[in-house]
Amino acid sequence: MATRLRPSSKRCAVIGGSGFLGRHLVEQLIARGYSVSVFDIRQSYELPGVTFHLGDLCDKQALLSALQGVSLVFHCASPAPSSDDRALFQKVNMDGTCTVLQACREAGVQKLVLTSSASVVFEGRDIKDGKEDLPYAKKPIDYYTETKIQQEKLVLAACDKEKGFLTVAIRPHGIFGPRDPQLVPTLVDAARKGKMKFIIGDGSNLVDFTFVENVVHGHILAAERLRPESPLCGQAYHITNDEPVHFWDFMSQVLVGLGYDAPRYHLPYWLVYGLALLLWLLALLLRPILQLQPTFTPMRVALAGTHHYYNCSRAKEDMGYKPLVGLQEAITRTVESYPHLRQGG
Ligand SMILES: NC(=O)C1=CN([C@@H]2O[C@H](COP(=O)(O)OP(=O)(O)OC[C@H]3O[C@@H](n4cnc5c(N)ncnc54)[C@H](O)[C@@H]3O)[C@@H](O)[C@H]2O)C=CC1
Ligand SMILES: CC(C)CCC[C@@H](C)[C@H]1CC[C@H]2C3=C(CC[C@]12C)[C@@]1(C)CCC(=O)C[C@@H]1CC3
Repeated sequence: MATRLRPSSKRCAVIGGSGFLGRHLVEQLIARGYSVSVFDIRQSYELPGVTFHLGDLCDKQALLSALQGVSLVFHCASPAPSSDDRALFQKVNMDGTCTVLQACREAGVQKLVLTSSASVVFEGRDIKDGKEDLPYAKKPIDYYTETKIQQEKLVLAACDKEKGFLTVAIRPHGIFGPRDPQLVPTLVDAARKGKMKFIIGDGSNLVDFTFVENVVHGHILAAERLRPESPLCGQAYHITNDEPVHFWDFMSQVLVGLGYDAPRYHLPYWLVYGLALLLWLLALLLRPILQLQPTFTPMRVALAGTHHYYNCSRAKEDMGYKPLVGLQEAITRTVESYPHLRQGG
């Protein structure tokens, strides 16, 4: 029979630790004296104190060997939202999360912190100062959101004080910062193709963008405050910068900071949304013969043209959360971290 190592409270695993958020989380955990096992399908860096375990989170045996002696697990792996691959999202975010839960229980893990998303309540309509008690989206806009909802439900329902297995979900929104492979690169790619001349809607919509270091801070606070007697057990928490910003001001600041023109001309929201929907359908029909990846997906257009900002007072009250880096400093540091994406660079 395989022997089970005694879990140590400073030994943790980060599933998805090779990704954008995962790597920032790993770096901060190491700085705080944790020893870290990264479990991911790829290895993207090396760091003293970090052990890499390559594998798919749908494979329980592979997970079990990475979780030996681990008391705390962060689950921040997901296929990229832009992949639009329903089967993959279901396999990784839903079936894979069931496997993660099973492996955690079998390995004697005591705490699981899931990276969920504030989008689990977003249906493409305005959300202003949304609290955690908003219902899950009944008609999620994309497969990513659909499976993030199921994933969060699974993880929160697994919280079991009697069995000594505690879970909590962090719901960040619009994570950005150095090394982000999504927001800034997509924006710059669109600008280089001449697609960032237009503002979708009247430009007055307020949105949360959250600096990656604040998201990491929220995760570590949640892990450290998650105890049987704490209110965190089985709960979800919004983690934001607590400074909603006009979506198009944020985009313009990043673009101008990198030497591109800010968008200037307005287009009606419903026109662009309708076109994005048509394009998405066309891409779906042509998929067997042609791989189309439209820049303006219905989800992106909805995010760009509606209010969606969230209240994070539950995290402030229950875990003492406060953003560590303000929005302006965060934008400056992010822009400076992408010299290769500058205009002409
Ligand atoms: N980027 C954002 O704005 C937001 C992200 N989130 C959530 O944060 C988490 C991290 O996102 P990012 O760091 O932005 O994404 P990312 O794509 O940079 O990182 C995800 C990591 O998961 C790994 N992964 C994917 N499938 C896997 C599998 N089957 N087995 C093992 N590892 C696998 C990838 O290799 C990658 O390293 C995700 O759960 C995402 O849903 C939530 C809100 C906003
Ligand atoms: C082409 C432009 C209209 C938009 C370019 C920027 C976008 C790529 C990003 C703006 C808001 C971002 C966002 C996400 C991904 C990148 C953006 C669409 C998420 C969907 C990532 C995963 C989540 O859980 C929610 C995020 C909301 C904001």
